Amino acid sequence: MEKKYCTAIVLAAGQGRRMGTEVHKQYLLLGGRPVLYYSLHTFEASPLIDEIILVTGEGEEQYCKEEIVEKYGISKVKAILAGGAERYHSVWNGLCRMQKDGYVFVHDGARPFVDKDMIARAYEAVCAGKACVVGMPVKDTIKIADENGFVKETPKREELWMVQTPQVFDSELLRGAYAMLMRQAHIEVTDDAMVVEQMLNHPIQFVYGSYENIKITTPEDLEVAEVFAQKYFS
Ligand SMILES: Nc1ccn([C@@H]2O[C@H](COP(=O)(O)OP(=O)(O)OP(=O)(O)O)[C@@H](O)[C@H]2O)c(=O)n1
Ligand SMILES: C[C@](O)(CO)[C@H](O)COP(=O)(O)O
Repeated sequence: MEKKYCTAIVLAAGQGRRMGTEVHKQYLLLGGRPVLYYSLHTFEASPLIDEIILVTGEGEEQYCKEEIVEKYGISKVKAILAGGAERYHSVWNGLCRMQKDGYVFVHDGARPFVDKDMIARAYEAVCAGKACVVGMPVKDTIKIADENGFVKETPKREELWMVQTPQVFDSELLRGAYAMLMRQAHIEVTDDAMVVEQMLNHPIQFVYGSYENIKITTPEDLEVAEVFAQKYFS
């Protein structure tokens, strides 16, 4: 089967409010390199990825170009552009900048430990069904709370997954779903799969990610990530 053109949209336009550092979390250093460096490096090294679009905060484009993309030789980055107020705005900006259709890997720049094997698993799944998300089965028991902070329900753990990125789609399918979303007045989505679920009801396959593919969200995540980063260079 002929290989499809693959674009990675790497998102780095967030404000990192839950991290609360002056420097946005995607630029904090891990093992001496910016958090954002790691996923860019992995997409660069993957033979499946043809092009990277980097979506940053407004005014951060030059910093990313000089201090990350050029400094570390990430040559597949073909565009660096500003994102928007919410994650879905940033994804939409990236989708509108794509040069060529094929498959699109949407990835959080705040998830440094995506690896080449999960990229390959996701590629295989998207070839088969046009839509997949990387994730892992939950390890804890998850409960649903009511509005008063009491336990309402305990869903079956075997059915629960923590959803990660990359989330990978046929690019025309994802752009179509996002175009529908952007026409709506009230939007509440936290990942790309939700857009495809809600707008198109298209089936989305789970693909195993890894328990190391964490999103750096709050300060203790950085401490854990520091340990993983040491392995990365060993
Ligand atoms: N308007 C936004 C919001 C988020 N992101 C990116 O989406 C990913 C996941 O978002 P999250 O962890 O929520 O990052 P922040 O929005 O930065 O964090 P917070 O919600 O704590 O402010 C991150 O790589 C972030 O940079 C983005 O590109 N544009
Ligand atoms: C896309 C995501 O990383 C999947 O877990 C997550 O939904 C991003 O959500 P956030 O609200 O931006 O942290």
